[in-house]
Amino acid sequence: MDILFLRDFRLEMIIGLYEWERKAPQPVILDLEIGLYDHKAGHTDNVVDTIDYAKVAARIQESIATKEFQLVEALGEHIAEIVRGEFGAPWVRIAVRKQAILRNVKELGIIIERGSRI
Ligand SMILES: Nc1nc2c(c(=O)[nH]1)N=C([C@H](O)[C@@H](O)CO)CN2
Repeated sequence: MDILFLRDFRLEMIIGLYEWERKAPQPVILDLEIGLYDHKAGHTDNVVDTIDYAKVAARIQESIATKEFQLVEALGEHIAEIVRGEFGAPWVRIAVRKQAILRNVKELGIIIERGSRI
């Protein structure tokens, strides 16, 4: 299976459990891996035969503009639903990373996989 990826995709959003986290947007970094059904675009050289990763990035950005989350789990699920439901990816792996939130921890977050590798 071919896999598109977007690495270090930075968003600013309200996310977190604590009152201080809900007062202002904070950076969230995403790493996305998006499985493709086939490798047709490798032969046709045409973006209509694949998933346009620029459109995925724009859609995610747009979708979080009016949303708030408490948990990194919920943000990961939200993004998985967009990538699979709207772009038809059979499989997705998403890492959601928050930075400098806990003392002595550089990054924390979650990695989720949804769907099946084909
Ligand atoms: N499993 C999780 N645990 C915690 C989360 C989370 O999103 N998932 N979030 C927090 C706080 O918001 C954290 O970012 C600051 O400590 C705590 N635990």
